[in-house]
Amino acid sequence: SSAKPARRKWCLDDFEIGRPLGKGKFGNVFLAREKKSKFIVALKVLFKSQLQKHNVEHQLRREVEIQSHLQHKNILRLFGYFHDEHRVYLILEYAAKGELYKILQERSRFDERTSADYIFQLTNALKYCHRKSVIHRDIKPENLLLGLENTLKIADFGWAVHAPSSRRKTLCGTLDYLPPEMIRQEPHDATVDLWSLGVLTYEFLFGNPPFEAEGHTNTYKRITSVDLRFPEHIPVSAEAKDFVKKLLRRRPSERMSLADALQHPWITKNVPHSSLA
Ligand SMILES: CC(=O)NC[C@@H]1CCN(c2c(Cl)cnc3[nH]c(-c4cn(C)nc4C)nc23)C1
Repeated sequence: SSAKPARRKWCLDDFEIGRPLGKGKFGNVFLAREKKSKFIVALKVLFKSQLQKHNVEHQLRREVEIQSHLQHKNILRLFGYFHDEHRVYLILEYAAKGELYKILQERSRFDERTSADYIFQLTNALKYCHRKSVIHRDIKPENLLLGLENTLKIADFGWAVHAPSSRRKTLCGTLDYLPPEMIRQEPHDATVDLWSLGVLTYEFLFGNPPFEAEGHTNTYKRITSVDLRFPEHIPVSAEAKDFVKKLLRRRPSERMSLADALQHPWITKNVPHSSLA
């Protein structure tokens, strides 16, 4: 029949477990191989006790629901999931070149062509998400992985929702990537991802996020006043600065759209055949 193959029931015994790849928030991620097909995956193991303790079961259900329906080369695939008495297992695409934030740390910053190539790929992924009214809301280097041929993969849809939305969960971790409207807990829409795209572009080019400051209060003040400065000592083109300035606008409606970002000179000049996409 033409119906989609029924999602098969997976269990731990279907996989050979390999080395640990790293730590997610509520559990560890292991290299794994499905025994019959020999297909390599990343198996994310989450402890039910941890999920209950932090009351994030609903967030995980939403993450699985959203990520399993998104199919795009720049979005890490979620192939399926299963659970046993104590753990939940997510069967994820394996990104062969690992975590982008570690590469950024090692190299302290990326050159303009590399930055533009990653931002071009990310823009395409966000365009795909927004077309399906999914907003990611947590775009930052820690949530980006690299596949073969420097293919960028957005991972961790733990904060993704269907737009528009008003956040209820308390924010934890860095404020650096959040737009003013989310910090102020105001209703927000897909334009929050445009702001984060601007923050990420700045961090790729300069090596740290634009509104970094000591402590939440100072970061908060710099974000809400859009206190954007470009270090003189790092040679960055006028087009790159223009690209960032057009995304880091306090008023969401004034932020450059993803379609305009793809046509921006900084992208078309630095990403070969980007205009063919
Ligand atoms: C967004 C997120 O969940 N990040 C934390 C998890 C750590 C490993 N996770 C991986 C996930 Cl979820 C998928 N693929 C990966 N590939 C690697 C990796 C590859 N190399 C050479 N080194 C590493 C490390 N890691 C992963 C993600």
